[in-house]
Amino acid sequence: MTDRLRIAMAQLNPKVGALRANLELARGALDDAVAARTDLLMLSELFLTGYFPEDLLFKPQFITDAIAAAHDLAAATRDTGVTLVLPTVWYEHGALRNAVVVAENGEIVATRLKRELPNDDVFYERRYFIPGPLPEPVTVKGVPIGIPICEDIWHPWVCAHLVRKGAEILLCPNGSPYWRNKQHIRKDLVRARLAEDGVPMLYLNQVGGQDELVFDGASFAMEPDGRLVAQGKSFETDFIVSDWALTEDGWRCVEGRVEERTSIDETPWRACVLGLRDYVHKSGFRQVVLGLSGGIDSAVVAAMAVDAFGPDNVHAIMLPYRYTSQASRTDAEDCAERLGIRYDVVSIGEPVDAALHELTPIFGNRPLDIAEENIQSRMRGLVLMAVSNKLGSMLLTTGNKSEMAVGYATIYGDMNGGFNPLKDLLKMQVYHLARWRNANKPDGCLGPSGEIIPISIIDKAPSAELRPDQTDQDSLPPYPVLDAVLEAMVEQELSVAEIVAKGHDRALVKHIEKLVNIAEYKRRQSAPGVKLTPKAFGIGRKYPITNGYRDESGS
Ligand SMILES: Nc1ncnc2c1ncn2[C@@H]1O[C@H](COP(=O)(O)OP(=O)(O)OC[C@H]2O[C@@H]([n+]3cccc(C(=O)O)c3)[C@H](O)[C@@H]2O)[C@@H](O)[C@H]1O
Ligand SMILES: Nc1ncnc2c1ncn2[C@@H]1O[C@H](COP(=O)(O)OP(=O)(O)OP(=O)(O)O)[C@@H](O)[C@H]1O
Ligand SMILES: NC(=O)CC[C@H](N)C(=O)O
Repeated sequence: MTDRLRIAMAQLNPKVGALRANLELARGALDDAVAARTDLLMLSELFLTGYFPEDLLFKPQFITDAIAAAHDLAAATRDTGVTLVLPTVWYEHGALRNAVVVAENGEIVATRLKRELPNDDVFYERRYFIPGPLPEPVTVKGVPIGIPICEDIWHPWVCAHLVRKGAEILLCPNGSPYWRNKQHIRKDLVRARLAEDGVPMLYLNQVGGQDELVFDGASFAMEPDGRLVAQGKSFETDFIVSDWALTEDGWRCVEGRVEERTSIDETPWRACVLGLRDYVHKSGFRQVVLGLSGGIDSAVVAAMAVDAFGPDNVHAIMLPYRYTSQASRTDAEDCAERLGIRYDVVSIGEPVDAALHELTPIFGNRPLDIAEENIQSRMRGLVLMAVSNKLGSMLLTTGNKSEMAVGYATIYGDMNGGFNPLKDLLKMQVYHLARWRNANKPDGCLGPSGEIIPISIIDKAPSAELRPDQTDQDSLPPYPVLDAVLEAMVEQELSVAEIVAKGHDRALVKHIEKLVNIAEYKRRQSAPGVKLTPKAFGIGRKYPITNGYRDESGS
């Protein structure tokens, strides 16, 4: 049995379903592991399919191809001296499994199955997989190693069983998506496991955007006393090598790299930028377009897009109508200039007036209302989609979580677009991030530093400018109040009575509840966006569209 181990964690960005491309990424990691003379190379959960392949797992050919790719990769370990820990889909006892195969010198020497299949929130693993039994350790280079897979460590019994059966080190491959505070939650979890079990753990996560989820990487290694001995980068790929020696107290890290962690304000920005970049790139687009109104939401989306793609790949269009103020035009142009992006002005005056004219026989002499207002938004949506079609850029949509909650957006108008980086940010959080980005340039972001969002945009009252002198507050409660109620109602799922007990007016809470319920049909038809909180609209939140429930608590 060896008393030294060099272990590499490949924190990579696989694309779901891209079996051949993911296999090439894995081969590259194997080459790096050989060059770094590592004993063990670990890949993240379901690496070759990417996490999570959803109903691709119902296609028998996909499973056949994924298992063939796993065999190819196992064969590539021949004469490398590297033991590969490869998480993959697998068949065992006639059932589909979320598994790990361990390969050495070209052969598969062991397989282990995931025992705890998460089935809540954004996870549906029991829809596809059958759980394995409590896993036994695997002996690698004479060392008994435990390989719990992701959710397995969220319950005490899997690690406890592995250690009782002799595991001296735990290697945990993950597909663990980011949301607020998740990095701390994971560390506290692992700390608790290690305090119970007394062995070190290497925790590997994948990185990258996958539809609405962002995987933040931030892989780490921890000793039984809770000390962090290795820490990979957040929101970037990384290759984390650590050296371990057998001491009187068990395996301890003798050399590991600890990266500085991202700050609490930086993480949502980085998550939005990475989620946006990967959604657009993995969908085959290189450029994006958006309507730049001179308001805060489109300014922040433009800044995120510049951070994701660089100024040359972002196209902003101002689409004025007669209610568009001179201040909005000046602010939009100023913002585009600060960001260094292409800026065009396309008036919607004539097409809107032409539509209104043609509709006169149908509208008759009914009073002006939301119908005329929405034509402006829909004309902007039409123009922007035309530019997307012609120039091949993806249209970004800009509705924040507060607006998406209460339906304050025009369906088939400003809701047009392929992706929405603000979807899980309440309005006040959008302001906060704008100020934060003006003062900070995060790592891995391609935009300029300094005040890239003009202060006048941050300071002015939000307005849709669909009629003269309109402000959002004509239709909605002040955003600080609306956001506080939404946080309680949507994110914490509190009852009306509980929200009123926090000091909010009952009539207002009931009004917001009604708006939130009614707007479900809009959200179902809305673009995907980055999930940042445990309760994002979209993946993981399943509410009926036709819904007769009304909360009468405390009445
Ligand atoms: N349950 C349901 N299932 C399916 N469809 C349903 C539906 N209920 C209504 N509808 C359809 O939806 C239509 C109503 O929705 P919609 O046409 O969007 O119109 P609506 O929601 O009435 O108005 C849009 C609101 O968003 C505001 N807005 C617009 C643009 C930008 C901003 C901003 O500041 O960001 C704000 C605008 O001031 C207005 O208050 C109905 O006419 C009907 O066709
Ligand atoms: N005059 C305009 N020119 C270009 N795009 C516009 C214009 N007005 C609205 N849009 C687009 O429609 C979206 C919704 O805009 P609107 O101004 O109605 O509401 P908002 O939520 O206050 O957004 P913002 O803060 O960006 O203004 C904007 O983010 C922008 O993408
Ligand atoms: N892939 C998984 O098993 C993930 C589940 C786990 N609760 C997490 O978010 O990390």
